[in-house]
Amino acid sequence: MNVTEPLVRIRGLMTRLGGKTIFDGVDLDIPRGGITAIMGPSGTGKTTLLRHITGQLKPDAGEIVVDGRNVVMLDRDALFDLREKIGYLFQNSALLTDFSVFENVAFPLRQHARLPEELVRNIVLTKLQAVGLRGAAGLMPAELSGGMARRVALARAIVRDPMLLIYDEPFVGLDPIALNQVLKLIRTLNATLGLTSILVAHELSAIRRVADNIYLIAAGKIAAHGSPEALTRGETAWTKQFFGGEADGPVPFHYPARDYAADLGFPT
Ligand SMILES: Nc1ncnc2c1ncn2[C@@H]1O[C@H](COP(=O)(O)OP(=O)(O)OP(=O)(O)O)[C@@H](O)[C@H]1O
Repeated sequence: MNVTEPLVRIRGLMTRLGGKTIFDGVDLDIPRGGITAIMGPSGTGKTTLLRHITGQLKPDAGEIVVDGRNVVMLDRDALFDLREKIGYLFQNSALLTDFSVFENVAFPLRQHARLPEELVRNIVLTKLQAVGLRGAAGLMPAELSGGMARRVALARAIVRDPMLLIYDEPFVGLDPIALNQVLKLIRTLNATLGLTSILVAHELSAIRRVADNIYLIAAGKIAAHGSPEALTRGETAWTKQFFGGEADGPVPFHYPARDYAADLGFPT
């Protein structure tokens, strides 16, 4: 494996869903060891892109290479192998409500292998320690704050030492303290565990603090790509609207509508 190759390399991605073009020739690289943010207006295809990378959805055309494997060509077993090496963190944390914090983190370990209980315990406690919640191992999800739940979900996402960690909207609903803790953890875990991270999120200020590079996807294409600093200084209509927070731009404020006067019944 060539470690200078990006972990994920996408070329010529074309996707149509429900009669709509989602990707119209997307090229994208996720460098190894980095944190790459995927941003873009709602409905632009960020989650769809993640589904392509994990092989849950095949594109109409294009190449998706993850760790040297062309995902589009993989059979079921090979896809299963690949997914084993990917950790996920979703916005709702998705903890199992009837299981303790310990059992939630242990769940992926128990699901995939029969490991000695002492080993499970050591791995789970190490991961909980990494997110600062070893002391909360015996709590139930209902006893956790939103920020703690997100950190437990993070411990669970890394419990099987993934090569790639995918965060889908990890900042939603967090108060500023919890947000800072999660941001710090994303950075620390990425560095200490030698991970590669992909982060889909809308919170520009948070992304600026954590991402090494950003892809802005809009209208089926890569509208901009670069470091957070470069993109927030962006000069294109997309970067100005997206990073400058302007209400109108390439994404119009008004949903397409009939002529206003005609709609109100005035003679035209
Ligand atoms: N299985 C499907 N069939 C038809 N259309 C779909 C399907 N999955 C997604 N879409 C459409 O594809 C588009 C992209 O959806 P996606 O969820 O990837 O957007 P997103 O950028 O993640 O949006 P958000 O920021 O709102 O989460 C949307 O218009 C969605 O309605």
